[in-house]
Amino acid sequence: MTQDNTTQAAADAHLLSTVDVTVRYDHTHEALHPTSLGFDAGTCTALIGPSGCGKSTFLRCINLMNREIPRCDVGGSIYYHGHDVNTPRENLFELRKSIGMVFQQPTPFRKSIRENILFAPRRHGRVAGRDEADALVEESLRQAALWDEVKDKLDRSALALSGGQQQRLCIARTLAMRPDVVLFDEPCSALDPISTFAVEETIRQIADSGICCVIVTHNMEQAKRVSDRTAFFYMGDMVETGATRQVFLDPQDQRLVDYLTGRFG
Ligand SMILES: Nc1ncnc2c1ncn2[C@@H]1O[C@H](COP(=O)(O)OP(=O)(O)OP(=O)(O)O)[C@@H](O)[C@H]1O
Repeated sequence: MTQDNTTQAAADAHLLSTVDVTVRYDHTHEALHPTSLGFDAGTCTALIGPSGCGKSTFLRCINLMNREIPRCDVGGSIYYHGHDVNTPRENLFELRKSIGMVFQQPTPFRKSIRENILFAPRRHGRVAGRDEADALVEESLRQAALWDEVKDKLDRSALALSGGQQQRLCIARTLAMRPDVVLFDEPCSALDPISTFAVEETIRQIADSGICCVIVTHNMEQAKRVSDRTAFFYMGDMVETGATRQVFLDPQDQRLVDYLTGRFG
């Protein structure tokens, strides 16, 4: 299978989709060639490919983060709930309430565990009183599979947690905004195998709860474990996409075959 032949009509069929999205850095270097992909609620899509192929560049299009990079141009359309958000009118503050992002390095605030969770919801006026705040803290930490480990130390510093726990706290913090899309940019690359396993389980549960997850990963086994769909990028092209099982068991494009068999990467 090659690039999705996504039209405006098909774009409307997905919670989120990109149609011919391109990215140019420094107004010249096209790091991402026209890319069309659709993403649905309750699924996890893995973006794979060798270093520098454009995975993170593509991921950052979805929540318009590339806009913050000077001299970076994003072309094409990014449909979210049926309307194109790749326009200068789009309100980034509003968009990022519902499209959350988790980064490679855990980035907890220098605050208590509780305050990490409540920071964004308070800023957006979403927590009224103490009971509501307590419920949101518990719900978010449970969703990120961290509640049992931290329930007795919610007022302690988040920085005292292990790296894996910090990453799950960052996931909980994202979930506290009740997003319908969560983007993960190599979320386990700074973690040991046990923490990686915990974060992978968490991502799978988040997708199963109905949220649309998109994950950039270098780890093929991780892509197989967490994702329903996979898209393979190579030198700025989205070369092949499909059900994860199909992509790994029956790759069509020779570049993907070479990547999966370790000929480059
Ligand atoms: N802020 C930037 N300014 C200029 N060029 C950039 C910038 N970010 C990425 N690039 C370039 O765009 C291309 C794609 O990079 P990107 O980080 O998206 O790839 P990637 O597949 O995520 O790589 P990796 O797996 O190593 O993180 C590379 O050539 C990279 O050097």
